[in-house]
Amino acid sequence: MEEFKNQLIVSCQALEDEPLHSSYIMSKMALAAYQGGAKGIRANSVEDIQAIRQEVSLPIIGIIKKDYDDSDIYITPTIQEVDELVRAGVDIIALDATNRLRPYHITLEAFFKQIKEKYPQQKWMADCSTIEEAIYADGLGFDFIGTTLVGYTPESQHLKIEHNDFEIIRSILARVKHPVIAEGNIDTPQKARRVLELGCYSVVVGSIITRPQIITQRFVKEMRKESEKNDG
Ligand SMILES: CC(=O)N[C@H](C=O)[C@@H](O)[C@H](O)[C@H](O)COP(=O)(O)O
Repeated sequence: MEEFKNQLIVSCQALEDEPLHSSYIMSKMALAAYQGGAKGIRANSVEDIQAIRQEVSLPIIGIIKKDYDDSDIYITPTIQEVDELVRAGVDIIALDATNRLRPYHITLEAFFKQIKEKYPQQKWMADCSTIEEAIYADGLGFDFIGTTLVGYTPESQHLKIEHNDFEIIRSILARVKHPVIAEGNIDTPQKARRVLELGCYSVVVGSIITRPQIITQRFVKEMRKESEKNDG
């Protein structure tokens, strides 16, 4: 996995309710990322992963987002999604590593033991939302610790990744032994560079590269401040 070190990984994802939902479009997003110099792709679903493989030969962090009735966990929640990703052949499988119960009331510890025993060669990334979760996932033996879910769980709702010069990332880096991948709201080149400087292994950037509706929204929001000023 040395290929990832200090490099940009672009997340190419569009869910069913998004305008770019299409494996073909995601494969072209991946090609664009490759042409721009990205050294890895993060992708959701077997269909997208297969389409992306046709376009680029970059390493892939694979996930399957799926909702279950009895759990708030939706990033690679059960063994079924892990089986599918292993069959699809991704370099790293990322999964929710928050302290919430998984579907069928399985704990992270039990789940991780199960998947590691079943697939001892596979590399795993922990999508965490707090420092405590990162430390826990590190102890369980995840290969990469990610900040993917910072701000997206009840425990982390108040946290912003860049707050106080990436305090949460600095705390995680000081406490874990596995490489840390900065992911989630890293939305400028300067932030991506800063987290590398702090010691992150690599950076996953998504929406600000691959979700045009979000990019548009940011322009509109900023410009609205000016029109409101003039109106006021
Ligand atoms: C919270 C969640 O479900 N995050 C997802 C995880 O795979 C993706 O929707 C994000 O785009 C990805 O993590 C990259 O983050 P950002 O788009 O902020 O650069």
